[in-house]
Amino acid sequence: MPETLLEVKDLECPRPKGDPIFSHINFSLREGDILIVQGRSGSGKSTILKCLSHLSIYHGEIRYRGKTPKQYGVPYYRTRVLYVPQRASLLPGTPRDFMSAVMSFGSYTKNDGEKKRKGTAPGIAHETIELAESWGIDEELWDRNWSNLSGGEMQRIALAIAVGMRSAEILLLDEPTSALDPDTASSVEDFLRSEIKSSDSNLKALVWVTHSEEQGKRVGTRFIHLSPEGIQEDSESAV
Ligand SMILES: Nc1ncnc2c1ncn2[C@@H]1O[C@H](COP(=O)(O)OP(=O)(O)OP(=O)(O)O)[C@@H](O)[C@H]1O
Repeated sequence: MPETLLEVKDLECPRPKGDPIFSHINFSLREGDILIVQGRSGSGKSTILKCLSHLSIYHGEIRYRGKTPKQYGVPYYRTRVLYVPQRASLLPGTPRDFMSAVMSFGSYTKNDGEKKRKGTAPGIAHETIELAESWGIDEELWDRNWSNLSGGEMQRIALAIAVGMRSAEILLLDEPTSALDPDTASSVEDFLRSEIKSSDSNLKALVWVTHSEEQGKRVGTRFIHLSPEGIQEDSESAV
């Protein structure tokens, strides 16, 4: 039986005024799961990822390997259950600055992943640059400001950083290929699926928001449909 990584009990995300965005969310995430999150625009798909990474206020309980984010310490928890936003355009500086800053944080360096790597430049591993290159990202883009990158370049670099940190067991992916051409999207999908299956990888499960029914069917192992009343788990993709 695959190990349970994340347990979510009675999760509710309040709005400042009015009804909650969603409530009564219960599910477990196990090793090997690629959980596809579907739902109408505005149903709260991005918000649920932010709750799972402890970035949005929520009621209810989230446990990762039996402990709450606060028991781990939220910064450390976020390196293990890592949110990859749809857009990184609001970040200051360059991707290289960002990666160097992240890797200098105590919450990151206490992960084992850091000890295994060899950097080619301060705070950035060659394998991370190579991974991005395999998705068509020239190394010079790591030194360009985030605000001057295209949506697709941002997505690939943000994903390469998330994977390259090698700290996360769970990635929370918010439409990670929405700005990519079909060939590059397929290459990203193949890579992530093989990482989940590989015993050498730290990565054990994905929560993946997508509007694409085809993509959901290609990559998903489980499917949930989100609405204000809660979630419904389906046996297959049903956008
Ligand atoms: N900080 C906030 N304060 C108040 N309401 C918010 C906030 N962030 C999001 N919302 C609202 O919560 C709802 C869910 O937003 P969310 O971005 O999670 O939806 P989504 O399902 O990801 O949408 P889409 O498919 O369009 O990306 C929306 O009605 C949105 O306007």
